Amino acid sequence: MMEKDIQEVLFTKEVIHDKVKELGKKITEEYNNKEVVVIGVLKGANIFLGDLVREINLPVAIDFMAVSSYGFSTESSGVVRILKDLDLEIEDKHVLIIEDIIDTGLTLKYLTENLKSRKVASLKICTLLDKPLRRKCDLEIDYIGFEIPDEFIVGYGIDYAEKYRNLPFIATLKREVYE
Ligand SMILES: O=P(O)(O)OC[C@H]1O[C@H](OP(=O)(O)OP(=O)(O)O)[C@H](O)[C@@H]1O
Ligand code: HPA
Ligand SMILES: [Mg+2]
Repeated sequence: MMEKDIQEVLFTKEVIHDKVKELGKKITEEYNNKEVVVIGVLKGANIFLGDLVREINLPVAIDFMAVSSYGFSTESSGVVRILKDLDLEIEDKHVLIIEDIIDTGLTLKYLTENLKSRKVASLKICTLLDKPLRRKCDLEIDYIGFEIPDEFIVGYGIDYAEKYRNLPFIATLKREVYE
């Protein structure tokens, strides 16, 4: 069905699972029993966050922000819009942002500045995928699952025009699908 649109599988379900476990262990160790507010960036990070929090053995509160800059395109519009803000107060909290992918970095640049102004105790970033070749701004990322080349990818929460989020693997799309 959707498989016919796939160019190449970059990370299988099993490989993703192992990486999520490894990240969860590292986060658990480094936060050393501190309480953490985990903030998922909707919609893409939803699936990664769901799997990751089950590998984090800390007192965790979960909240979401919805922002969107890609819409129905493969290029960032550069304009980040907040579609949903946090429900929780995060002043004096240890905040960990969870992203599926960091590409130009514009989404997270905007979000980190926005969240820092709320006087958090600490702010860290965890992303499953990092596409450093496309970065348009400076960003310090604390936890990275995989580095990927400059290709448009889908699956495991990540969409093209709202499709493919439910693929259990991460893959590149055939060019004819988006060109
Ligand atoms: O580093 P950047 O170039 O800013 O790109 C990364 C962001 O783009 C995607 O979200 P998108 O805007 O497509 O919204 P979605 O999560 O609802 O798909 C992705 O989930 C990241 O949040
Ligand atoms: O490679 C990508 N695929 C889907 N959405 C994205 N948003 C930023 N980069 C990507
Ligand atoms: Mg998207």
